[in-house]
Amino acid sequence: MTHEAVLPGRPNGGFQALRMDGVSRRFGSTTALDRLDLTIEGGEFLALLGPSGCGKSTALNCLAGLLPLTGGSIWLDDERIDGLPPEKRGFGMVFQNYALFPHLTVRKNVGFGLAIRGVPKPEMTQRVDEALALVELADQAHKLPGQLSGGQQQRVAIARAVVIRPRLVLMDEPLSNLDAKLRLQMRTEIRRLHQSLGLTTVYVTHDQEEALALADRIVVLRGGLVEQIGTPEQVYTYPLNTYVAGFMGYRNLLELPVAAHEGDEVVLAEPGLRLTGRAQERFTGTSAVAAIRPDDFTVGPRQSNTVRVSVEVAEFHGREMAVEGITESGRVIHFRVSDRVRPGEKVELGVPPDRVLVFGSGVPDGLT
Ligand SMILES: Nc1ncnc2c1ncn2[C@@H]1O[C@H](COP(=O)(O)OP(=O)(O)OP(=O)(O)O)[C@@H](O)[C@H]1O
Repeated sequence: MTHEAVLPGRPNGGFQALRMDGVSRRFGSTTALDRLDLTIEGGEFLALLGPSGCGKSTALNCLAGLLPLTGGSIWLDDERIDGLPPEKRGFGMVFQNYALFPHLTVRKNVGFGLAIRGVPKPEMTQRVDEALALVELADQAHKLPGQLSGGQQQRVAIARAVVIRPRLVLMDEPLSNLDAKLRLQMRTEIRRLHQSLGLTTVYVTHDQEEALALADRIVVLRGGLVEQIGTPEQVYTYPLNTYVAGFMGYRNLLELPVAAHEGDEVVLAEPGLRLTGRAQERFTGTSAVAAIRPDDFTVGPRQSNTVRVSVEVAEFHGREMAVEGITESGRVIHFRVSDRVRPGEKVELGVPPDRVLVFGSGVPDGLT
């Protein structure tokens, strides 16, 4: 695709901040969003991250005007917008299933938003041409969506969203129907367009890697509530609890007996395993949860930290092996090694104490 901004756009959406103020949405007895407070700065790329059912799409649909709120308000600087219909908000939307009109050509799909806004024909032709060039689909303009590949259809959807020069672009899992290679390619294109057009983007995903790669700030949601908001570095390095840690790739969430605890230093131990880590919160219990990323383990004992495992499964991942091992007490440990290891092999692992995050609370369901 071309890398230049050919659409004039409105840098930073032309606003300072979009604010969700105590936004709630209930469906019967289900609370999908519970008094969500969130500020999106003009020009920012914000990712809403969480598992299925955490309220991400509901939040996006409330912003878009596709779902009325059951509580709270939405503000674009000083203008209250939650009463406005979707077309009056000036937002572009890109959905997971593309939502293209199957009976309209690519050109008509892209021009649709301009036509309903009454943009004169010559200007419309020019803006559609620019948008199609931006996503490198000028030569496909006469085709119907059904004659395009998944990636091409998603590019039409993106062109259709940006052609109206939106104040905000809302994207709901736009890459999940694409194969792995195309997903990476389109991910880069989405970030590039965001930067070059000076867009403000809210992006919904359940994929932590996508959120980390794309966003300026990540909002981790759970059950309609915010668990943590921060830059990718903050959320990745300092998750606030085991739920966020589990989401950020701390695949080892080990609930272990506390052997010693002084200040923020905690020693957790059981047969075959001794871990010194840093308490991330105050706690007094006799057990605690150590959160460790597979890639923070090293082969060979390290300082006071040792984990002895027997290799169960080793997957080849190019430069590294992703390994699942088991301790003598039957605990599963996920780690990565650069050398080839085989099932049944005994391996001694170490991990730096500052990469062992210790939480007092339990391991959330479904995260181990
Ligand atoms: N139209 C609806 N009617 C009833 N309940 C709904 C409706 N839409 C969403 N919900 C419920 O609200 C909660 C949040 O749903 P939402 O679609 O926002 O989650 P999500 O995080 O986007 O999940 P997914 O990734 O699966 O789309 C869920 O419990 C869901 O079952």
